[in-house]
Amino acid sequence: MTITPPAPESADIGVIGIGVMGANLARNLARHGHDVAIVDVDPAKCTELITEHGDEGTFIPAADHDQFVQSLRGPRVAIILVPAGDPTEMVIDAMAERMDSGDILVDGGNSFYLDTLARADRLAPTGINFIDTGVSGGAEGALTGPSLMPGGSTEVYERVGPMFESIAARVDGHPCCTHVGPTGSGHFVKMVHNGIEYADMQLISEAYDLLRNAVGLTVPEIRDVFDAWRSTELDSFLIDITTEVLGHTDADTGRPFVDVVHDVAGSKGTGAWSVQQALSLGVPVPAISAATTARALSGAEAQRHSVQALDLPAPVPVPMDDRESWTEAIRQALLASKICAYAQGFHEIATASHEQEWDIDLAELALIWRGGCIIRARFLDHIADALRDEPSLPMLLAAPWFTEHITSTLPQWRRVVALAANSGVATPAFATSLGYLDSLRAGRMPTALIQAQRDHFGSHTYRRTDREGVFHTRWEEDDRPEETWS
Ligand SMILES: NC(=O)C1=CN([C@@H]2O[C@H](COP(=O)(O)OP(=O)(O)OC[C@H]3O[C@@H](n4cnc5c(N)ncnc54)[C@H](OP(=O)(O)O)[C@@H]3O)[C@@H](O)[C@H]2O)C=CC1
Ligand SMILES: O=C(CO)[C@H](O)[C@H](O)COP(=O)(O)O
Repeated sequence: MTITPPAPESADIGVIGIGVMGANLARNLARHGHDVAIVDVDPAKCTELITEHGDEGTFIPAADHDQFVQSLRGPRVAIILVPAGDPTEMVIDAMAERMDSGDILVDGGNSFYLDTLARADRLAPTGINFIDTGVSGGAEGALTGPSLMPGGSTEVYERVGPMFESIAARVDGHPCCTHVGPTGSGHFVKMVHNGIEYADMQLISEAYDLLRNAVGLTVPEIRDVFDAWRSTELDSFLIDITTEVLGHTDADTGRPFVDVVHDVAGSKGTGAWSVQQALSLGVPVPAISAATTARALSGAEAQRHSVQALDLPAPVPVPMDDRESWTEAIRQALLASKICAYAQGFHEIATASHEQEWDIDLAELALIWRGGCIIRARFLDHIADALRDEPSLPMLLAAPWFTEHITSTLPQWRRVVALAANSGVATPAFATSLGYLDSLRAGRMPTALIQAQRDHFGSHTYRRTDREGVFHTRWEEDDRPEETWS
């Protein structure tokens, strides 16, 4: 099918990039009665979409960016869903040449929020409203209802919000879409959403590894364990799909599918950005960091092979006298670690919101993550409740539901981390989450010693516990006199 030039000003909204997300989001918009212009570098993707799904609504294909922009009714609204980085940059440049003042250009991809801020500045003189919108839910979410995280001015949200809310997922009648804050905040929040996603996926993978290689369950038995966990506080999309993956047998080999998948994990950047931004903000996100590092470690194949070749002492397997009790212990460790990961993500967003003056409603964020997105989970209701009760809650773990669950799971959590160490199963996210809790609860951290070391080698100074001021000890002198620097 060749694309004939579309009628001018015939579409309500346009989608640029008809790949996994763009095709499904365009269908979702069309299913909700919006006339949707579509364009892709490969026009065949547009014709294919119409051949297969043209009966779902009105699609207006364009052969190029000129036709696409002309087909949009003014003031125009277009959503970019192409890979972050250069492709997004190229599309923005192409749209900036063709759109007019007052039009709205939405970047729905996983762009880095500092790029978004720079792009908004660049477009400001044109009068084109450039806004960012985190979109989560993968292919299925984009089609049946994603979680949408738009950033931008209130005036622009008033124009696009109703359309976005019409296609978003709904939980208890609440649309999984909210105006997050000014431009940049949408992509920041989506970045941290993905950081939490990395941590949750890593924690689930560690639970699977322990069940298999420490407890000794088979893959079908582990599938049944995950299936049972769906009716506990762990109930979530990621537990659902894990159950499905573990229940899948490879057609070619008859082996569990998980055993034929190469173990180098991919990543497109959002996890690493979450960690980098958290560190820049001075926010500890050890579970997100451990998860991102685990993916990098999986890709360090030469290093992995060289260590595998060493004749290292074997771990001492722990006798598995009571598999049921260990399985329950691992469930509790997973819940506790997951709570820590979410606490870290919310801490990062709260800090950025404060520093950038974004005024993000964290409770609302928890509500819009209950449906549509990859981290949708039953326990987000508890996060929303906690943040509604106390919007400036400094630490999620201090809210009653979370304190109660951390307290009740702690003994088994410690047992599981010890099991992992003794059986040689790597559980970096479980272990670092427990370390996070123990560091937070410690009345005094060993960082006092680090301060003393810093002062010793670099005169970096220290503060004292017993009086105000900034001090330095003259370590090179025998009697170590102390100076007061301020
Ligand atoms: N996949 C997912 O689960 C999710 C992805 N995202 C984000 O959404 C964005 C899109 O992802 P996804 O749909 O998976 O990516 P895909 O690669 O599946 O789709 C991108 C599409 O955009 C096309 N494209 C590239 N450059 C242009 C251009 N200049 N003009 C028009 N079309 C262009 C690509 O064509 P070609 O292939 O020929 O280059 C491709 O068809 C990314 O930023 C991604 O990070 C967000 C949430 C979930
Ligand atoms: O945004 C998403 C889900 O929310 C995308 O699926 C994202 O691409 C996943 O990240 P990565 O490819 O780095 O695992």
